[in-house]
Amino acid sequence: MAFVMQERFQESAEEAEYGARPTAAVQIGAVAITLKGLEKSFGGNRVLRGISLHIPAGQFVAVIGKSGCGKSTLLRILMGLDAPTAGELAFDSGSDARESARIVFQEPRLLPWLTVADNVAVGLGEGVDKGTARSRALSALEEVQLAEKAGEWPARLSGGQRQRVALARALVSKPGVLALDEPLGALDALTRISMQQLLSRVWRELGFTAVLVTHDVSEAVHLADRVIVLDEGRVALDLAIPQSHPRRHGSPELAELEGRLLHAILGT
Ligand SMILES: Nc1ncnc2c1ncn2[C@@H]1O[C@H](COP(=O)(O)OP(=O)(O)OP(=O)(O)O)[C@@H](O)[C@H]1O
Repeated sequence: MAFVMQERFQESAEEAEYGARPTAAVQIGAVAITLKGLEKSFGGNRVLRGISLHIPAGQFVAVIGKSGCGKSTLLRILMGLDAPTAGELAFDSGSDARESARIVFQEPRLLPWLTVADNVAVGLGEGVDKGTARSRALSALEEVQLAEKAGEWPARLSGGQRQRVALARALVSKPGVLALDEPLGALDALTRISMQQLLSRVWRELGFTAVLVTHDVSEAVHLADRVIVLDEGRVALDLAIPQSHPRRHGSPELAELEGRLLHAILGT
């Protein structure tokens, strides 16, 4: 218990600095995404019913909505993990742009037999020489403030640290699009807030296009430029969040936007 507490404190102290960290080495070409009349059915179940959206390069979009409304299905289609039944999906600079998309899931999915640095290097794929892979992995770990754990085994990390490794693995290839499927969903409330700060800083520094699926409306308004509410496979609300970054948790403006989004989801 004492160990866990100490680790938490250490993490909170580090994470309190996230907003103030200098820019890291990686620079990324963000990618715009256009969806036109996107449909997806599983048998007779029409999950997405004509989604049309333009996501400009570098925008941070959050997708929220009731369980089962099609959020993960939309993300899977964006990532090319699933095919739409109808409609169009285009990335602004062609197929290379699509290949530069990466995804972070709720579970970090680290390989237990590889060190932290080697897990991050997995994100580079084949054909990168060992020295380059190592230095790029270290630079991505610096970006998530975990360079000192480079030689550690995943089993010896906290949940928040593992998720930071998963983020570094996604960032190491300099993605133009980063898709995030409930990436903070399994973390405790304090670690979650710290990770939101980290995610916000990394996005501001690296400039990729971010698409975040989350159940947490407060997380959506804290991080995103724009929040899309899905309802029964359609866009029920497309709300701009104009506040500048970094944002303060609990500000009245964000609370008001959060209320509007909750109303759109729950109809109350
Ligand atoms: N591979 C699949 N085969 C059949 N049905 C599927 C498949 N994937 C998703 N579905 C169905 O599509 C609908 C939307 O699922 P999806 O996972 O996209 O929802 P979600 O909004 O992400 O839900 P949650 O918030 O609970 O994660 C659900 O009814 C689900 O059962």
